[in-house]
Amino acid sequence: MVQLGIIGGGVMAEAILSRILAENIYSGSQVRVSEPRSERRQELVDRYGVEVTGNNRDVAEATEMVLLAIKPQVFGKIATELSGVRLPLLVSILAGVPISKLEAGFPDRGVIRVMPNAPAIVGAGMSAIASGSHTTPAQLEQAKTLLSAVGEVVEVPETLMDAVTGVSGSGPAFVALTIEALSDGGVAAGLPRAIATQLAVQTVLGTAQMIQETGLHPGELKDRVTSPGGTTIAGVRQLELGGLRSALMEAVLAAYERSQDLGRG
Ligand SMILES: NC(=O)C1=CN([C@@H]2O[C@H](COP(=O)(O)OP(=O)(O)OC[C@H]3O[C@@H](n4cnc5c(N)ncnc54)[C@H](OP(=O)(O)O)[C@@H]3O)[C@@H](O)[C@H]2O)C=CC1
Ligand SMILES: O=C(O)[C@@H]1CCC=N1
Repeated sequence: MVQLGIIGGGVMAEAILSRILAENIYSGSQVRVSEPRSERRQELVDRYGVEVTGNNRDVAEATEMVLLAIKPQVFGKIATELSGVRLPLLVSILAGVPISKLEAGFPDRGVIRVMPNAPAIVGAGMSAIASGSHTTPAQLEQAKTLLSAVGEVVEVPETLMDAVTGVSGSGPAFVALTIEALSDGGVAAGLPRAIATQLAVQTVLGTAQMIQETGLHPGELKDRVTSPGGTTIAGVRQLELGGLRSALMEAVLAAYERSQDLGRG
């Protein structure tokens, strides 16, 4: 019997799907994915043994939950296509689209808005979750269990969801650019690319782990690394000249504002 339905078999749907199967939250035969492209449907069958369909209404037969993983821009089309369908529980990962719009599309249904992120694919994701007005505590727990399979989960008021999108939703791209730039710097200084990337990746991973495990303030960690008159403070000076911190803050704010725009669209 199909328990989980997924509408849209793209990048983020696959990230979540791969983990929930790996964690045995559902088996392939309990999941049905709707996806317009037949080659993509076949890929999902070959990789995960899930059921697939080209008809979004087939997914509504799922008994526990339907995960909405299409682009925010096609939400209106999907809501029209599914009008009158009684979904068990709608969990939306759409950037920007507010609960009010989801509930208008699926009246009287349990609705949960989530902002996951790309590292979900390796079980190191960060998801923020907000409940709709008809969601039961059991449905919220059900969604949290699913998302716990892909990483950490935090519950936030819906008003903070666009800000969450700016930090953790879009953040993996900002961090990936940072890693690429660190590696480029290493190559500029004479390192082979593979070694430069290995150093950059492990440095970002180790620094994040250190802050997470020790609870150290990031500024305090920076102070510990900067020896007086040493190498690090010379680099920090360049970062301040280049406006790194301001650039990152503006990137988060731009993503936050874009998320707000998508919700209005
Ligand atoms: N990527 C990320 O890191 C994150 C994404 N999100 C959110 O996840 C959602 C999906 O993003 P992402 O996975 O990146 O995008 P993708 O484009 O990879 O996935 C969207 C999928 O929806 C399919 N699709 C298009 N039209 C329809 C339709 N009418 N019915 C059913 N399926 C359809 C697309 O099919 P086709 O094969 O034709 O393109 C595609 O497979 C977005 O709303 C985004 O805001 C949230 C957090 C992080
Ligand atoms: O770029 C986007 O719109 C989506 C939402 C968060 C990450 N990717």
